[in-house]
Amino acid sequence: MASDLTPQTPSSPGGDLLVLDDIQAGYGRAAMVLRGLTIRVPASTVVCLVGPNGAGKSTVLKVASGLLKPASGRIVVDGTDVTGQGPQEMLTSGLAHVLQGHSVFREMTVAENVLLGAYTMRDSAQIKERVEFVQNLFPIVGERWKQLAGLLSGGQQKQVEFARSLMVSPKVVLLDEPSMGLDPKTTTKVFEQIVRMRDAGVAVLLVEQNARRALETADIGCVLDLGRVHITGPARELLADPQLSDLYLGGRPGEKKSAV
Ligand SMILES: Nc1ncnc2c1ncn2[C@@H]1O[C@H](COP(=O)(O)OP(=O)(O)OP(=O)(O)O)[C@@H](O)[C@H]1O
Repeated sequence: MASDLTPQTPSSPGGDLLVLDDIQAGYGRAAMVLRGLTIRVPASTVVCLVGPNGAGKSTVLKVASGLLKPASGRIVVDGTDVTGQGPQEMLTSGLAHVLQGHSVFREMTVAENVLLGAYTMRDSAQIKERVEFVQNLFPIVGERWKQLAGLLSGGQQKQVEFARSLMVSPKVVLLDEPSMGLDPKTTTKVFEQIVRMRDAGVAVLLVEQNARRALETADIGCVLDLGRVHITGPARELLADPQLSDLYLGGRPGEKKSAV
């Protein structure tokens, strides 16, 4: 299968902003969800995790952001071992997690929502500089700055969430199902914003139900199965691989399934 794709191997040369190395993690006494998982997120890259429901994609993000401590394995951010850190420390280390679903506070203004992302920052000049950065990256955030966030469309609210996550100048943003609940046109726009984030120098680790769409946007794809990275490679190559397409992406576009 996918002979032109490289199997995941631990430890690689520098340039990776996030490395999850040989992670075992699970919930309570239940069997481990992640069983020796290794993922690398290089700088200026969108890495997308795909895989069946329950494969552990969201669990990977929870481990990376410190919401779930791994039973074993290492988490390395830009060369520094941060294994065992909690969510607050992980944020300080450069990992920002945009959770699944909508986390905008509808009764607060766009400004208040975005500035929540700066609650650990004390330097007002730095906050001002970050506000300018996110308003530049997501113009709608600046245009609707003083309005209630609940008045924005779903895609605009997602940009507010992205902007909030970028206030602390993260090295890697962890995005869990950013297209959830959005129509296809809005989803396209949200994926365009993800590319803008990458082009602005933020690496992205993305989990998406809409695997084909996400791989069209991502630079690198990782297929999770049975708690490990089953295969990884350039996202375009994963998309073009017929077997992977049939197994994980619902078949190839425009192709009829043959009778079995
Ligand atoms: N808080 C939790 N407590 C106990 N088990 C959990 C918890 N969260 C997830 N799990 C279990 O961990 C496994 C992996 O879940 P996870 O949400 O990471 O998968 P996923 O690949 O993101 O799934 P989906 O594509 O359906 O969102 C599942 O079996 C799930 O039931």
